[in-house]
Amino acid sequence: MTKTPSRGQGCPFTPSRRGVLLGLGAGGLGAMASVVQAPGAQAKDAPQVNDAPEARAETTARRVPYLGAHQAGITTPRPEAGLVASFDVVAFSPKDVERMLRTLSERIAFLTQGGEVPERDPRLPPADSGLLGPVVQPDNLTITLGLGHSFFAGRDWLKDLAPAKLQQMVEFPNDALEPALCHGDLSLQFCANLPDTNIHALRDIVKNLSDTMVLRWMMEGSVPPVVPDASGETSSARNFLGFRDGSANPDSTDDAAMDRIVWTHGTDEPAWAQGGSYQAVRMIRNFVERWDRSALAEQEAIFGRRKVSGAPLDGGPEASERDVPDYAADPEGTATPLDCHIRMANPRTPGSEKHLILRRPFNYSRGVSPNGQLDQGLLFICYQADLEAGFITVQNRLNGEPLEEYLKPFGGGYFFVLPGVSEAGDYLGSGLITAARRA
Ligand SMILES: C=CC1=C(C)c2cc3[nH]c(cc4nc(cc5[nH]c(cc1n2)c(C)c5CCC(=O)O)C(CCC(=O)O)=C4C)c(C)c3C=C
Ligand SMILES: [Fe+2]
Repeated sequence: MTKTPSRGQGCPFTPSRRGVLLGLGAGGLGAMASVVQAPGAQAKDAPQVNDAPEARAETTARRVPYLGAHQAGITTPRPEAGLVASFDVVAFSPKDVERMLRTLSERIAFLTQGGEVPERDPRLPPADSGLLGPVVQPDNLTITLGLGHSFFAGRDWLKDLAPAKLQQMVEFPNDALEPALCHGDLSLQFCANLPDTNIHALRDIVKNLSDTMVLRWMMEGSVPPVVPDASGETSSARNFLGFRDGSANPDSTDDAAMDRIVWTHGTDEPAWAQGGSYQAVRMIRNFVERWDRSALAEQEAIFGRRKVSGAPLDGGPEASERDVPDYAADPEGTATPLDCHIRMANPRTPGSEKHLILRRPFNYSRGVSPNGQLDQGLLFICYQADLEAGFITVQNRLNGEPLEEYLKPFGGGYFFVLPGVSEAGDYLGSGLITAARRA
């Protein structure tokens, strides 16, 4: 007697059962899908629920060079997925710190350039988490390494070599900093096409450096891709307040501008630090429910730009986000309010170019706050040659801006991004370690 499988026992759609249901013999199965379909059944080639979303080989193979005078991930175009992680470092001697930096550099080189995962004796844990399969694709990954004030302060042999402007982040008037989400000895910024590429890289580093680096906090974010317009021009991506973010950012392809604005230079910095950059990270919550209930005119007056086009408020109907506001022609703030975000951040007066910064933010969304509100905002990241002239001055100018009613910064820190690795075999921070050994 043939037993009919009850619900949950056996699979009711194995090929033989399907064939029987459709009244076809075993030989008729090949033609089945294209000829007859059971009600609710799908064509053989139709996408299935468990088909993986399709990746584009050309995109996952994209590689950002690891070697260079500066680390990647600063002037590099932002891909969709970002992650910043901060660590406490438990290596204290020059020898242990050098070992940590060498291992970290090796992992960063491998993860960003890609390659085959080595096979190991199956009695051992695998060499890799396997999240990306047996061949790690670069997927545009960059990993940018920075050191915090506490890293230098916690090691006597490094105290005289600390970058001149590096300091611990202090609370600004509108901040509500959560200690567990602030500061750290070492920061890693991961940026890639896919969030899984960042997670894979973070897991690799956490595993391979578990003896020296302890995770302190992390935050993930994203940038929405933008469809180019008919002429091939792309506009800036929107943040979670619905405004284009990045319109007035300095041109990151202009090397001379980047040398002035982003890369450390000058005699007040130690020689080993030339070519690095100061990184300011801020986790800033947006009160999106309140924002979504505020008038469009108020939103635009708060930022000083049009919501749809991103154009400055003093432009005509055809103005675009690339137009530059003329504050000298509007001294009373009739068109562009004196207290709007862009005018306070950059008053465009003689001398204000000394305070330019390169912004590289990601939107974040991390669920629901304890009082039932959306926990969304900006993982604000910016780079500058001088932390005081850059982020700290701009943030002090922004203190008390009307936008504060919709914002609450709650975490982050300041880090010094090490200069790049120029030749294979060298490692990130080698200049610092050599200088420390010479001193
Ligand atoms: C201290 C630096 C800054 C913080 C923190 C900051 C937070 C923040 N910004 C937006 C949205 C926008 N910012 C825009 C411009 C802009 N912002 C800063 C600095 C900080 N922003 C600068 C220097 C500028 C450029 C000013 C200029 O030169 O004109 C804009 C306008 C478009 C653009 O240029 O990007 C938007 C929109 C949010 C939502 C936010 C915190 C959550
Ligand atoms: Fe801003």
